[in-house]
Amino acid sequence: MYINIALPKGRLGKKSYELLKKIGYSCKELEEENRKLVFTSEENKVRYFWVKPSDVPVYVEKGIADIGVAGVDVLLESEADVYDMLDLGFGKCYFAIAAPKGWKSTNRTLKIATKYINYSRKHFEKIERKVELIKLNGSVELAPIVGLSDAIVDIVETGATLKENNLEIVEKLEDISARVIVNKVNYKFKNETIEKVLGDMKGEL
Ligand SMILES: Nc1ncnc2c1ncn2[C@@H]1O[C@H](COP(=O)(O)OP(=O)(O)OP(=O)(O)O)[C@@H](O)[C@H]1O
Ligand SMILES: O=P(O)(O)OC[C@H]1O[C@H](OP(=O)(O)OP(=O)(O)O)[C@H](O)[C@@H]1O
Repeated sequence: MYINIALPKGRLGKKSYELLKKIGYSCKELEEENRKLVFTSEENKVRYFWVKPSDVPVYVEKGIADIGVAGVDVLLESEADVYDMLDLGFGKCYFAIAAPKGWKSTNRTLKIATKYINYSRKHFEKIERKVELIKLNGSVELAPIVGLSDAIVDIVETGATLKENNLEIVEKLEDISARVIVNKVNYKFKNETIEKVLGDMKGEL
């Protein structure tokens, strides 16, 4: 029986694959530089999907992938109905509200630019703060600099991007790291195989 694994392109993909390779799920064709998106190893009974990080929860929730790797930011934003089974301990960063240095909050409706609309909406509803959310897809720090927004909700790792753009953290929010997520139905039907992968990954952390 094959195990289907959705790996995120970008920061987390390579590290995730190296871990899986260590526990016996190597896949030669995935290691070659190419534009392919599906990689199969007959020998190790594994199929990898090379996925945009924000799409990993979709492939796992719909059961196309048994297992996936996604950051907590992506899980919180996607609200995917999956099992969050293992913290991989890398990809560490955190959500924060940030604004231009010296910015002072006011009672008027704040304009908040972010990639993470669902996450941000839930946060401000929780603290009963009225905001206007502006969806961006990247380089979010630009928004308050050019007057598109008052502040942002974005990921912070080292703080370098904020610092270089004269922004500062107003409030630190959830911690983020890479997580192994599992399809709820497939977890039942492929329990032994999935549990072995999770156990072996955990053993390597
Ligand atoms: N400095 C960082 N910036 C963004 N993501 C980070 C950072 N550090 C760790 N991560 C983690 O890496 C994951 C993937 O980030 P990456 O930059 O590779 O893709 P992305 O551009 O955010 O994905 P997408 O193209 O789907 O928007 C993030 O979801 C987050 O969990
Ligand atoms: O605290 P730092 O170490 O500066 O890292 C945080 C920055 O890294 C990410 O940007 P990325 O380079 O992924 O580009 P993006 O803004 O298009 O997502 C994130 O969106 C922040 O901008």
